[in-house]
Amino acid sequence: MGYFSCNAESAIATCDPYNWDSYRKRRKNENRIKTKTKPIKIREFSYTELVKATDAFSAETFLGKGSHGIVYKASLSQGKLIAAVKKTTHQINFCNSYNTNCATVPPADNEIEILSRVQHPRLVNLLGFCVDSTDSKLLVVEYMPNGSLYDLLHSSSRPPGWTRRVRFALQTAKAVQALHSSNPPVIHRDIKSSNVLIDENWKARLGDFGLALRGHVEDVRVKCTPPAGTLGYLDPGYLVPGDLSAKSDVFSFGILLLEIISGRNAIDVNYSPPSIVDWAVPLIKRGDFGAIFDNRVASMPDLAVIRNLAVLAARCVRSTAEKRPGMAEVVEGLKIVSKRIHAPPIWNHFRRRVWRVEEVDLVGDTSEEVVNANVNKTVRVGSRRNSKVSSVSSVEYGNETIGLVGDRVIRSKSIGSFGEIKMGSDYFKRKPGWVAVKKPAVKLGKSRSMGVLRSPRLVHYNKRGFVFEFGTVSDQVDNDVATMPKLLIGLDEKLEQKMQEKPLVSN
Ligand SMILES: Nc1ncnc2c1ncn2[C@@H]1O[C@H](COP(=O)(O)OP(=O)(O)OP(=O)(O)O)[C@@H](O)[C@H]1O
Repeated sequence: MGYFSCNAESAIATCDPYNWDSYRKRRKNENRIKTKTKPIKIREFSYTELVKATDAFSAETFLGKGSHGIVYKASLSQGKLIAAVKKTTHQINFCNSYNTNCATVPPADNEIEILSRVQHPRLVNLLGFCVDSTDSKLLVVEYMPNGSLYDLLHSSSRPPGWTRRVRFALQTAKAVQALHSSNPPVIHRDIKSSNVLIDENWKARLGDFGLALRGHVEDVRVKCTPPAGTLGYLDPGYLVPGDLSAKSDVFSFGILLLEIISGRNAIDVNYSPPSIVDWAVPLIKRGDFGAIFDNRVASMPDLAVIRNLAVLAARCVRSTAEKRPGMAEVVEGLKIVSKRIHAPPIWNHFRRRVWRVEEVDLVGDTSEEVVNANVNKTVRVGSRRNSKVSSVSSVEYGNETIGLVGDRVIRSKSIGSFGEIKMGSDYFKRKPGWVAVKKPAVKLGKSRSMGVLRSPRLVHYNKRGFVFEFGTVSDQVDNDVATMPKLLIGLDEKLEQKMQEKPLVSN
């Protein structure tokens, strides 16, 4: 990045967050226009074409088996089109639109009916279908070469990092939102990690519409189709057909989000309790977010990311459907998290103030006091250009001034070891249990304003012995920036206290 190799002043100019944002948005829009595909024309394939394309449904082309059928890889149009062919083996009960008697409809017919009307870049779209000699239909859908999210989370030797996980969650949420906002709406009814497939660009796509229902909740078809879904993801309030609403998908999405966060299965007997909701929600209510985060990923995201993801997931799995957020709100919440996780490191801390205010909406249940604390907080720091680290002596938190800047904060000039940063002892007196721990050097860059710094990480051991990292001074070195983590840690400490006083999630 430009700012690593230039001096601090010019670094500010190049990395202006607003320009950075608009630049990114412009690039994104340009790419979107470039990659915007025409609507897919659904084709009817002949059975012989599919037999040839799948080597007569050979073991070599076998992709996987689900509860309703088998999936094969097909090479069509002289190898120009790689697709997945789904052969269904089971029937599903659906209600007929014209009378209230339930009829068995093959999931393929249901998928064709829905996917021929709904197309979206975040869905595994329908390319065509085929009717075999027994009059059953085979589905031809977009091929997803990178497996399923389930495989990535549970069977991969290198589970995805937080940036990728948040991206997958947001992409899936957008897919569900697109379904819910189509007219008439589509309720997927089977959102789960094995139905989230990863495309060639490593983007998540929602697939498997075998159980999906298209129609308004008052429509006969929706109202009388028996409940269905996958155990562990199924909304506990969806017991009779009339209970179905888009909020049932929100529940399943919440389970998926907990699975993404924790890396554990929706139902797992190795945990107590085995249900992911019963296990995670009490921990989230206690503010023990770290206990549910997948510890196979080496570095933890920052506290706000952890908290927002966990609270959002907990809100989605509330037992009362009306209290769950809509998918549009979930998408917005994940966008905030995604922005934060994607921002260039230096801006994470500048943007934090803005985001904190945005987060309030996301958290929803946060008490008014915490909201005020967020809004009222002010930072008094010298200008980046003029002030030296040592000249910044205090920061304000509401009416209160907290934490003196460390006795010695070292500004790096070149690669090397700078010993340890000592934080003002006053600060540490504020809460017993806070300790400074030496961590290995963190390499930031070679420029004047960045460098290699050996710093203490600030960690907090909670009652269960979990080490929660609240910030690291080594994230930034320059004058005013170096004071920020301390301020933020102070805020997080206060927020954590507040959250423990008043649980964020209540059913
Ligand atoms: N479009 C696709 N591209 C590549 N692989 C696919 C595609 N669709 C499905 N698969 C693979 O085939 C397997 C079976 O998929 P399918 O959707 O039939 O079942 P499932 O989602 O695993 O389980 P269930 O039927 O219980 O929902 C999946 O595990 C997936 O890896």
